Amino acid sequence: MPTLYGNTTGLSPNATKLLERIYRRKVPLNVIATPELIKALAEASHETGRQVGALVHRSGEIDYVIVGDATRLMLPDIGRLRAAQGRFRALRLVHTHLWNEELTRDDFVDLVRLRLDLVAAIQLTPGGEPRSLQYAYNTPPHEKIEKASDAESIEEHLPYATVGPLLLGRVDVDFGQLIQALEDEFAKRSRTRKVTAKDGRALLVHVAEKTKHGALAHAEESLRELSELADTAGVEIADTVLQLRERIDPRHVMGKGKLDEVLLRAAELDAETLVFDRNLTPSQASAIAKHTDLKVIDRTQLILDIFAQRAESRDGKLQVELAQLKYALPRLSQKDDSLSRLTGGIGGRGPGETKLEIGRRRAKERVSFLEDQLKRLFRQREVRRRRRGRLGVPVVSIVGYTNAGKSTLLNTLTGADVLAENKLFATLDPRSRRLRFPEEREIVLTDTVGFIRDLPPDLFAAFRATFEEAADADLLLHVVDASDPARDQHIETTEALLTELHLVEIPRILVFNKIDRLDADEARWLQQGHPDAILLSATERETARPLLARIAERLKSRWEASALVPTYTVDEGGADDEPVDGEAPSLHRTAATDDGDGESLWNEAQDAQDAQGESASLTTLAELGARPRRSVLRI
Ligand SMILES: Nc1nc2c(ncn2[C@@H]2O[C@H](COP(=O)(O)OP(=O)(O)OP(=O)(O)O)[C@@H](O)[C@H]2O)c(=O)[nH]1
Ligand SMILES: [Mg+2]
Repeated sequence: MPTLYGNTTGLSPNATKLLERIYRRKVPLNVIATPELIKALAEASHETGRQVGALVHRSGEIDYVIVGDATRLMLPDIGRLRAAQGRFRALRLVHTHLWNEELTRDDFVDLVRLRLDLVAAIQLTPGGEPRSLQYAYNTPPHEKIEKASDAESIEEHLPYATVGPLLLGRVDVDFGQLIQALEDEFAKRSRTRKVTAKDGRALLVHVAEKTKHGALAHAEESLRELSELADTAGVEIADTVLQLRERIDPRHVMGKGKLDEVLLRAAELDAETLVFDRNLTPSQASAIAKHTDLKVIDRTQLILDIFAQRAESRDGKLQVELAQLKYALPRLSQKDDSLSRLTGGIGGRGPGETKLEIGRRRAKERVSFLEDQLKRLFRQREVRRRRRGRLGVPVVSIVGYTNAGKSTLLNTLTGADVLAENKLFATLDPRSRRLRFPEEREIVLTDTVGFIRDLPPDLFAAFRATFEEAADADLLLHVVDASDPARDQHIETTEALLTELHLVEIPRILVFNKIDRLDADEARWLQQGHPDAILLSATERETARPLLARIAERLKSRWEASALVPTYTVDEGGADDEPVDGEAPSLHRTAATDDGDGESLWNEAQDAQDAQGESASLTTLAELGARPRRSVLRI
């Protein structure tokens, strides 16, 4: 018995017989459909009052006969394996339209999503006779990609071409030749296409509720940040899509209709990935992947991916793997072949890559192993910090939103060459440098990981660890990119995270950076609004003088307190995860006398720095504690 697919309930025996007989038809490659097949589909449609379709294989066989309702046909799951690059599915859909309708959007979506060879609709007369035929086929993506942020542009270029409706006697296309020419064209395009990202291009999607005040401005700002994140992760951005709707759809986030548009747009631009500017539940991600046959990534995954690419220290790598596993675990339980599309991040990079495929039980074991390891490392660091004592060299930590210019400031102040670049999360394994002030006073200046809004909770745990050092800081420099339109939100986010990290109690100086990008009036306004803040340009050394003076002022009593301890020795045991240069280091310190002179501060600080010579090599804060010092102050 041949199987009938779709809406087969309540079919009369006669209808069933007519439908089953359709399987007997054979269709040669040079036509879309034979008159016999068209007639058989029309008869069955008339008998059932439903749309009837056949998926015809290029071999000539009918692979599936499908029954719909009066207005649409739901195709069976014909296997979601993507056709090979540049090739179609080798199946064409020929189906009836009862009321003379032309091809619908559902038809186009099926064509594109399933990469069918072609979709044809047969318009029937009221008496059930076949009258005309209209068909559509996939066309290769446009070469030129234009960036459009408004959703309106979506329908400008369609990823398919439509012919007809033509009266039945007038259809004279050679199907075999048409499909051959199209496949050649697709193959040619994919060969010449520049391959940049492993996952090809991505569409960035932002969906938000209309009702929220300022939703549009927020959406645009958020998409801008997402584009920067995507860029940092090495994702090639094909386009951005923004939709404001009454309510977030619990299943697909956006409406099905909009999702269909997005899928057509993705086909048009040859994008294979959707990056959502929000965090998706495992079932949302899986429903969207299933509906679109595209790889689906959310904001968390994007950030995780960046972290996976950038973490260098052992601790950092363990943290990222843990966060990746915790993210993947609830998704591993989804019994769905779209799973591979949901885990593994961009191209499945990162330390967790192979481990993400190991299944739930192993993943859980790995999570507890990683947690143990991290706890051990944490205890080691804690011991080390305690040994270092409260009265060592004062520590000043630079904190702030990602890309604010923290590393640039560290470099400028200390002459270090920490990587600073126009990418989010350029710094993941923060570095520390010593900075000398007049009167043999000095500080340890530490860089930190940048903050970002809506940090995924599991990543926050990873973050927390990188801020353990900052927890011991005597002073925080909160660096803000003054030229960023979202500057106020960045300050807010940073302050909220400082609270969560229990760092708000530490005295801090607000530093507005990149003032070279502001005009004089803007700078004056900014200073008026924040009288205690320091405005500077981390790229211009001279502008940092007032900051140095302020640091010296704030640390004065702290230096004096440590100076009361005439000789202070740090004795560090070697930790197994850090290099130890043999002997235990000791740190001598001496009582200082009078106060510094603000004006000469900068030059003296620089001279002292230059005189240190060898200490110019980069060291992490942990290493500073564990290595013999060459920049030791002696009497
Ligand atoms: N115009 C201008 N650009 C700056 C200034 N300071 C930093 N930048 C640029 O801002 C970008 C980010 O600087 P980074 O120092 O990497 O920023 P960060 O805060 O360390 O960033 P993450 O480590 O990613 O959190 C780089 O392209 C810098 O060159 C400045 O004063 N003026
Ligand atoms: Mg940095």
